[in-house]
Amino acid sequence: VQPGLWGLVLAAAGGVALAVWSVVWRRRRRGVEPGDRSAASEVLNSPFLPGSGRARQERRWFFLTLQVKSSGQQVLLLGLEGSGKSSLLQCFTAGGLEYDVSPTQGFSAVSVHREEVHVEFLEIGGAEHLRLYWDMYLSRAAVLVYVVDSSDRARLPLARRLLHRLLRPEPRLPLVVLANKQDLPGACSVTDLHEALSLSDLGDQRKMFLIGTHLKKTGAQLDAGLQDARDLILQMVAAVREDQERGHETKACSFL
Ligand SMILES: Nc1nc2c(ncn2[C@@H]2O[C@H](COP(=O)(O)OP(=O)(O)OP(=O)(O)O)[C@@H](O)[C@H]2O)c(=O)[nH]1
Ligand SMILES: [Mg+2]
Repeated sequence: VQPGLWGLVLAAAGGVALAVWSVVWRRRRRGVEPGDRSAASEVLNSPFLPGSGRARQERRWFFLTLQVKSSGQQVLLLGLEGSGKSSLLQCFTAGGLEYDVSPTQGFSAVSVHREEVHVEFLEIGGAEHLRLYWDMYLSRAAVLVYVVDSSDRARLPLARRLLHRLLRPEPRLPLVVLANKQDLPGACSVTDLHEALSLSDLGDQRKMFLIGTHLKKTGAQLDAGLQDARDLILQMVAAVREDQERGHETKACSFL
């Protein structure tokens, strides 16, 4: 796939604290419209997010505004911090790792247009204080991409627990598990990771794929494994969309 076929909008990255803070206060004074994604982005990337009381409520509300007006099909990227979500997003959209990523402080969103499909990749940071927001986006997601650092064996049980808890209320949500960092010494093989994450216990109604990936800093060309992963995700999104359209048609027919 030529990178030229991809349109992308990088909608969130970092944020200069003081500037963001002043924007937050300006918006607080004038009020923020539901669905104002730029506001949510600015706030969530602010390192000034306090963790309790009213401020926490407001933070939750800002997260919620993100849900209201998002268009296209959403692919949710989750996984523990440092597993490689932002790096993968960069590779999927820019075709390679062109710049260093820093830990995601809130969320980061990238829109991809390909042929008729408009897909929005949404990563929520994996740090502990951000994990409580993960499930807020599940019902909106067409596909969940769960990224695991295969070399971080000590935290595989935690990655498994979080994944299982997350998917309990979503028995049909399609899942792609990316066993990332396969290049690192001591990385868990894809087969062992299947076992360690108890993927066979995640329900037989679910479309599920497990793919080994590793990211290289060199070259603008997307690695074949990553290309396969990206194409698979887009195909799954297209399939979900077709199902939804068929569902709408069936509903429309039943009214006739
Ligand atoms: N060796 C190796 N390093 C990787 C790979 N993928 C990502 N990394 C590195 O892992 C580190 C963390 O990557 P991120 O993409 O920031 O991880 P993240 O999941 O987005 O982390 P949070 O935003 O904190 O949730 C970075 O230094 C990446 O360069 C990989 O396949 N192999
Ligand atoms: Mg990140």
